[in-house]
Amino acid sequence: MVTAIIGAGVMGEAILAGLIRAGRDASTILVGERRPDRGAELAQKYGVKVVPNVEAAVADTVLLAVKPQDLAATLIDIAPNLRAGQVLVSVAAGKSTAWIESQVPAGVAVVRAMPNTPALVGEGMAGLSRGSSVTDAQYAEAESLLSGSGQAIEIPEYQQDALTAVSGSGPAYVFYVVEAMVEAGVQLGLARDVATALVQQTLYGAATMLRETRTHPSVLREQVTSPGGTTAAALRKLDEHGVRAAFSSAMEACRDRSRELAQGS
Ligand SMILES: NC(=O)C1=CN([C@@H]2O[C@H](COP(=O)(O)OP(=O)(O)OC[C@H]3O[C@@H](n4cnc5c(N)ncnc54)[C@H](OP(=O)(O)O)[C@@H]3O)[C@@H](O)[C@H]2O)C=CC1
Ligand SMILES: O=C(O)[C@@H]1CCC=N1
Repeated sequence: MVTAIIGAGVMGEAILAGLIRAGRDASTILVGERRPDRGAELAQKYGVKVVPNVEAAVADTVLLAVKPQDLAATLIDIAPNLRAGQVLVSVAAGKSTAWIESQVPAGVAVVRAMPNTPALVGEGMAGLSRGSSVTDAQYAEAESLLSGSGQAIEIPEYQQDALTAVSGSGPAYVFYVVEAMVEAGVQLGLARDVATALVQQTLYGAATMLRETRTHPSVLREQVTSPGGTTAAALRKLDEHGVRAAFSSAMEACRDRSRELAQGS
């Protein structure tokens, strides 16, 4: 089975790295990338073959990791080489399986996926949705592209925009919070490298507690919050600044942008 990845930017590389980490033979992976320097970099780093998109399109499974705005042109480019029964996985935000199916030959099995960048370190989270003609075996093939780099779940396609707002874009919110905490630590007088190390390990420890204790986050938060203590003083300020409301509004904007991308650019 040959897999092609078309568009080897941040997400394309994350999925490629996951496949290699999961034990896929590099000789079974083709990369279609329009920037020759980037293609050469990945060929050297992972031992994969870099080919034009039209050649990549004949692989058994084709993963499209170009920007949503580049998807229409890419599909026009590869459609003549696609055939019924092939599996076509798109990770483009917003783009529906129905629209992709309308751009490719009938019978191509289209799967829409929304991964995230922690796939690069084997800790990704991806949501997948089947198009109109995807068998269980074809779905399993699509899932195997993402499960090598973390977890993958199947969700109804109408929930893809919400999933994008939670896990697709989610890592960016976490990194934003990390930046804010490091800056605040520096303002409080800590050296930047010390503040960074403190925040990184605190984040890692808190994420590990969430995963391993399976306890509700509000309970874990209360365990930190001594009555009349330091944490209570900090959390009161977060509430005063409307941080919860800001997350709600930010994630609604993310969902809405995903819906907009479905329509065009
Ligand atoms: N980054 C993320 O966290 C996530 C991204 N996604 C989705 O993944 C997709 C890619 O995003 P991301 O990796 O961030 O974007 P990047 O811009 O990093 O990667 C896209 C890559 O595709 C290349 N490309 C564009 N058109 C073609 C083409 N016709 N043939 C070959 N290569 C092409 C681009 O080249 P060039 O630089 O010349 O444009 C670029 O290298 C998007 O659709 C996005 O919605 C999904 C989940 C998470
Ligand atoms: O920002 C974006 O549009 C992409 C999709 C999800 C994460 N990054």
